Amino acid sequence: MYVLGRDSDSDDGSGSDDGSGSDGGGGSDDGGGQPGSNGDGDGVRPPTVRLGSFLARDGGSAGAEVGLDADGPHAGVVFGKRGTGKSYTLGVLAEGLAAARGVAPVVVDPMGVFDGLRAAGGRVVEPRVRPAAIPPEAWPDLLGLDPASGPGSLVWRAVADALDASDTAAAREDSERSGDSPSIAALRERVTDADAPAADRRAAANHLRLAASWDVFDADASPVARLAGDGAPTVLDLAGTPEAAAAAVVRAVGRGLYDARIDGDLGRLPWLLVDEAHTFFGGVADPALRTLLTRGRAPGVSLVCATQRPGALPSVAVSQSDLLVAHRLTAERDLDRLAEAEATYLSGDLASRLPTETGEAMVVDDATETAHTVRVRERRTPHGGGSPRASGTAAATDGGAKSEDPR
Ligand SMILES: Nc1ncnc2c1ncn2[C@@H]1O[C@H](COP(=O)(O)OP(=O)(O)OP(=O)(O)O)[C@@H](O)[C@H]1O
Repeated sequence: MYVLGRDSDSDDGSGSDDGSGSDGGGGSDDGGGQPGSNGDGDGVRPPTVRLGSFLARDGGSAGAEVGLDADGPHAGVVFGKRGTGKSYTLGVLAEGLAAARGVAPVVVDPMGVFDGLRAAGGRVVEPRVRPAAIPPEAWPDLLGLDPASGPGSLVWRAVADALDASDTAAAREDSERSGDSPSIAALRERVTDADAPAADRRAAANHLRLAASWDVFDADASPVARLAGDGAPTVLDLAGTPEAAAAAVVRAVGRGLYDARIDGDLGRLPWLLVDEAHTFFGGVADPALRTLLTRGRAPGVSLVCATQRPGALPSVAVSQSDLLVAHRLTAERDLDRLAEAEATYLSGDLASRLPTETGEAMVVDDATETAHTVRVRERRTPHGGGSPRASGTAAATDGGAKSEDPR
């Protein structure tokens, strides 16, 4: 097996381009059953996620198997137009990571398409995070308030004061309460009792009431590290969750996984897989995602961002990624973002090199500084995505009246 993201002097790398005529001989399957995860010469193979197979240059035949290194942390992007297989590919990664030792996939699922991962031992949760996970200065933006406005600054101050108070309480009791978080109700009380104009207090309280209605904040929520504690895939079901609330969850989870690794509270290497990632950059989740992109690998946190709008991602998402998976793209702005990677490894007209079939992708591997065309393997667990087709409905298959034009 050819292993993306792993230096060619590691055990599995065949080093071939496009896989034609190469089999590499690694043969590992998603890392399942491979003991250990260090690959440092103790005789065990490092965990590998099977991604698919090379698409040979003749366009039809399948080449050697291709995997992704799961022994070390990575940053990756998965690009593609709607319906080209991005979520499916993310699911393939999650399945593989679920079977690999020493890692834990956490999937951000804004469209509710990953619940099939239950069949891989996964759990689907409606995430709850502590209000304290969002720093005071981010609250006005989270609530749609101008930080310079009366209500915006009031909320900012209320959160800062509440965090100070809980820090003081924790210090006084010298207990394990440093994770204490104010509840949204407590924050509302603070703004209601504040020494501020009545209109500002009312507006701030109303916005906090709205945040409470999102049902994502809970002062007693479990520490984020628990999501990745046992290695089973965790799917954060954000379908139907308002964008701001989903962003708060992504910020809290992204930062929480990072901090847990820094603090030594998480033994496994977490992988945060973010679908529809363009919706999380530029807002409340942005700083946490950028931290993972630029500094996540040092403590061992991986981030993979999938999007149909690469042009809406910041350049740093591409420049910091060591793995780029590109399904079909056509919009110029999106191809431009891809061209930032092209400068290093690819030559010629990028658009013409992108595969056209669903499930096929061009993969740019930073570790070996090569680009390959790959057919992503089929999922073992059900995939919930795909555009609904009228022809696939019961009404179309039961010989119903609409099979012919009645006129
Ligand atoms: N590697 C693959 N092997 C087999 N079928 C695939 C593969 N990739 C995608 N498909 C099929 O294509 C459909 C669309 O894929 P997917 O839902 O991943 O698209 P998407 O790019 O995420 O689209 P959207 O942007 O609408 O979410 C899937 O439901 C599946 O049937």
